[in-house]
Amino acid sequence: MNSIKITPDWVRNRKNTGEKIAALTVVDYPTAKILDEAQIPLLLVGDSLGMVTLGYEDTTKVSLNDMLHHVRAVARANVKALVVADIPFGWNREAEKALYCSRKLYEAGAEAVKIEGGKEVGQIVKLLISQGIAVMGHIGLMPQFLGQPPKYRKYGIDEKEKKQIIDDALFLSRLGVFAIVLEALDEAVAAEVTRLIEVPTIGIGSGKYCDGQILVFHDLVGLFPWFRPKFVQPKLNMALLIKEAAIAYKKEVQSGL
Ligand SMILES: Nc1nc(=O)c2c([nH]1)NC[C@@H]1CN(c3ccc(C(=O)N[C@@H](CCC(=O)O)C(=O)O)cc3)CN21
Ligand SMILES: CC(C)C(=O)C(=O)O
Ligand SMILES: [Mg+2]
Repeated sequence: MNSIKITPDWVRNRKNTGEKIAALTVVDYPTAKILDEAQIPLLLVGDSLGMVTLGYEDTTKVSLNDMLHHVRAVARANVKALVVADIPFGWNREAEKALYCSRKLYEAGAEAVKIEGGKEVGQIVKLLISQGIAVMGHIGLMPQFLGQPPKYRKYGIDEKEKKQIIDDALFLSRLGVFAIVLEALDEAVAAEVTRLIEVPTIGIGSGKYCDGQILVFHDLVGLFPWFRPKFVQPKLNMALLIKEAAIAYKKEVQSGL
């Protein structure tokens, strides 16, 4: 499958193939290498790194420099996967700023950017695409815009919100995004969006009917037990494995071995 470099068009062309896209977030060089060996086709340097790597309470404290630092680390791994970077808070509501930010992310090694928002980011998405930037959409729960403290909930339950989500998805896909992340959507709404739009939907906490799924890497391996959305089923308990290794090491040192 991925002996060739993955491109935004490769991702876009998964639509209606029945071949689901398994995406993960990544923040560093070794993990990028390992996930690439596992043939994960899409790696997102997500602003969730602010929480799982930098210890902020939410994603709104993440700076462009934080993002660039991690994008560079991931880029050094020279992966076959498509490397997508989140446009961080503060850079995605003015077209010129978003373009500047996207160019910086590209210089650091990103091959596409992801932006939170629907119709309200239309002009920005248009500008980015016209300038040769590949854009991934992100609707439903948008952690950058939840307010303080963030209130995490399911989206699309009431009719008005459901309609807005479907409109936003159609709107973004017509603008030319190559995929759209659906975060914390009601499963039936995510299924309907997936049926209606012409680009792949990548779900997180949005049920099984999306064209792909994305998960925060730290959640997959149980490396961030302090904040865990209900939809996460960790495959490993890395936090415990690390603790056990450290305890074993300490015992070794103390016993003079
Ligand atoms: N470690 C981590 N994993 C993530 O998936 C993640 C982050 N951090 N930080 C930023 C956002 C926030 N995310 C979230 C958080 C909660 C839900 C969610 O649906 N939570 C509940 C519903 C509300 C509740 O009852 O608490 C759920 O059903 O899981 C979804 C996405 C996804 N992102
Ligand atoms: C959860 C994914 C979609 C994300 O935006 C992130 O990790 O920042
Ligand atoms: Mg994000």
